[in-house]
Amino acid sequence: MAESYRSGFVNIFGAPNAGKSTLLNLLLGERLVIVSPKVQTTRHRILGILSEPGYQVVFSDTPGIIEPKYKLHQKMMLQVKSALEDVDVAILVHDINLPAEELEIITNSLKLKVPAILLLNKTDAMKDKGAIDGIVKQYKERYPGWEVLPISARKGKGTDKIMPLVLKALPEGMPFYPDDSISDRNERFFVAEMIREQIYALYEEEIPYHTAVIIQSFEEKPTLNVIKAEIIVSRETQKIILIGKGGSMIKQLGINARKEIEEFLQKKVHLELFVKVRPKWRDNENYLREYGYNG
Ligand SMILES: Nc1nc2c(ncn2[C@@H]2O[C@H](COP(=O)(O)OP(=O)(O)OP(=O)(O)O)[C@@H](O)[C@H]2O)c(=O)[nH]1
Repeated sequence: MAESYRSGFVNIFGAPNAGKSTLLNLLLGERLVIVSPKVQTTRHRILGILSEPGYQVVFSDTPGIIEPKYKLHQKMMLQVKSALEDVDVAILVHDINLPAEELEIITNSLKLKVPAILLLNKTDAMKDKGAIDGIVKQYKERYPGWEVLPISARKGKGTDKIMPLVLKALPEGMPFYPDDSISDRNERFFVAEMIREQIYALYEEEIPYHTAVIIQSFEEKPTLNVIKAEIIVSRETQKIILIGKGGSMIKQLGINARKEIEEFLQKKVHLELFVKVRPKWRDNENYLREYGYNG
């Protein structure tokens, strides 16, 4: 007899830098979520959908769990909370090299009521691999009823055990989305994320943190796409840094971002970047809404 179809929502939680985006990319097999060595890159609640014969899993990657300092941060926390309300399974990602107390801060604030899978990530970075089993046992005692798996999202180690656990916890049901949709966000969104990812790669800490990207126009022509994007910063000095001497930095940014976008869209791209100064955009409700940070 054929197994019944399963579908549901899975949210991935964890401290900034725990490896949530890396994991999601691995599970989806598509490079959809921004990955950066710097913290707090994932501001958006991104849905990725895994459709396989027999099941559909809708994943969301939530923003890093942090103290709300600016309005932007408050919105991120709201997204974390709302993500919990419609979830079937929670995946918690924790760096196995960090103390258990750091995970506790998160689990205390989440108050999970759904099945949880705890992934102890970055086993590849451990000095003493022999300690893994003992650590897993400790976490199992700390969180009775939870599944605990040691993994390396970066190396794809232990990760094949994740989906069977997820599926076990998913309810029976019909697919939520058509089979071919990889995400409910449109291409513009991913293009903006790719530009932002390249800003992270190219500039020092402070700059990416103060930056938002919006796509002004996205024109599809037969042989290429013409994309115009605005990079929003809060101060004139940031604009100067972004542009660089004689425009050298923004030129490099444009080249790097274009390469990524062309690979994603599988099409030639003409990319134009404009830098705009909008003082205090991070504290302004209207701007936040305009840039897609919906509370
Ligand atoms: N050594 C090692 N590094 C990893 C592993 N998984 C992720 N990383 C690295 O950890 C850093 C953070 O990874 P992300 O996937 O961006 O983490 P995140 O949890 O999504 O971070 P935020 O977006 O800030 O919430 C990146 O430099 C990754 O390459 C792993 O299994 N082993």
